[in-house]
Amino acid sequence: MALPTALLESLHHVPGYDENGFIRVHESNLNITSVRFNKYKPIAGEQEYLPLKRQVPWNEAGYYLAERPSFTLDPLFHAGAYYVQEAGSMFVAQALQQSGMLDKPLTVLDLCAAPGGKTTLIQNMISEQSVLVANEVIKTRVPVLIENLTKWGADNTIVINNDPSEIGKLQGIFDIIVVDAPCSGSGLFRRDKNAIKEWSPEAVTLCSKRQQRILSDIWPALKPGGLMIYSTCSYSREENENIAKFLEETNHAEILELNNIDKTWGIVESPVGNGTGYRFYPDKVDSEGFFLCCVRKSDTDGHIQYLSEAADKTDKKTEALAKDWLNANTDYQVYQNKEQVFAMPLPTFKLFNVLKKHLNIRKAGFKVGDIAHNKLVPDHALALSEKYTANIDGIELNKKQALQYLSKLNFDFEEDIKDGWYIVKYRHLSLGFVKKIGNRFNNYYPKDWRIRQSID
Ligand SMILES: C[S@@+](CC[C@H](N)C(=O)[O-])C[C@H]1O[C@@H](n2cnc3c(N)ncnc32)[C@H](O)[C@@H]1O
Repeated sequence: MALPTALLESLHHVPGYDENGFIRVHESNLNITSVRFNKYKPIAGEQEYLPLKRQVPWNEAGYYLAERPSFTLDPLFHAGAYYVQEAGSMFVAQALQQSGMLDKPLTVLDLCAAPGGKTTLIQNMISEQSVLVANEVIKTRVPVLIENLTKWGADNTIVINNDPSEIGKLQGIFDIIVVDAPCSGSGLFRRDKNAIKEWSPEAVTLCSKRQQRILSDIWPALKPGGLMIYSTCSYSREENENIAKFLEETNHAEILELNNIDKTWGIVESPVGNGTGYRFYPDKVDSEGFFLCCVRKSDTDGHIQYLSEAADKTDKKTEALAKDWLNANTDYQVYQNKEQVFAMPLPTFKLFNVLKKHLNIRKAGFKVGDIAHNKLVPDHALALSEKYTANIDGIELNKKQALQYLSKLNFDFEEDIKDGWYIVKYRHLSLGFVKKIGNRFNNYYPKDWRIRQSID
């Protein structure tokens, strides 16, 4: 399908745009696949596990693959060992690394988070004492965000479902806000021909206005001196450099420049104000289209301190039940909501107590389980929170058994073991719970997440 003429014409004076190269690369239908590994779930023998081709130069956890395997039929994909992500999106890592803020405990907001690509990246980069709030305004997109964060084992995250204007009422609360804005999507044209059909100059104008509104709404929530990382998968100036200019003009934001961006990487530097925007064109770099820029909020804007609010007390009996399941060498706080029991690191718990008075919380930390008849029935999220599961017995499965488990089928297991709960694993990474009763295993894999395609 031909690229829209109106788009090509609009890009003529945009830095780095080369019409012939741009058209040629879109005609090539080249399929580039890249993944980013989860540092908390290292794969034994990672190098030979996936067909790795080379490292993504701007993110050491990212790799290009020589071919696209069936991720659905890889148990470690379901275990949260890696996330399939465009290489350009992984550039967020450079912005975070160069912020000079990562060694401090931070409060970070990922404002437009679903399905969770940037959230999982940020979670791997901030310290364990930091808290990451992942927001998705569209209700139907929240479950996939929760699913991906649960698999990632992200215990220091809080998922919310709010309009940016509601979050913006919490003034000066976040050290870093990432806005991966909804956009006209031209950066996806090579991969997704439908995106071409949906594109129009009017859509660009509409998106640009929406981006300005989102940023104006959320700006008050950024701390003085805080960092905003803004990105889109559009090539249009109206959604990129013009938006950075808008922030500079309306909020006196300082547009930043990143250091040591190697010229051989092929990323185009586009001057904006006193800073730089970073453009990814698929004819210059192995990625789909992407734009990113960083802005800093002036340090003199008033500062509002959020005091930690009184937390609800968790029942002592519930705490004791949870303790039986959770690794004693980990610091955590237990939270109870009716029969449901959650755990999370202390800083996450403190922020949760502030946010729950103002926002629509969909997940905080991870669910340990449900209380039923004075016992705790463990939740799938506990199995995937590897850091906490040292006290729970594990069973190592082979690939066939692992895929049967993930499809919610019965699987054959020859060894004689005592009755009770087990975490089933593949290559030492957790897949979920089973309960052995007599000569059968009850499979507790979540029904909605099961593999639906044939595994033979
Ligand atoms: C580019 S996608 C985000 C992709 C995600 N950051 C990732 O890396 O996986 C943009 C997101 O913004 C959300 N969105 C749409 N309208 C919005 C609005 N008015 N305010 C905030 N977010 C919005 C969309 O639902 C979508 O999930």
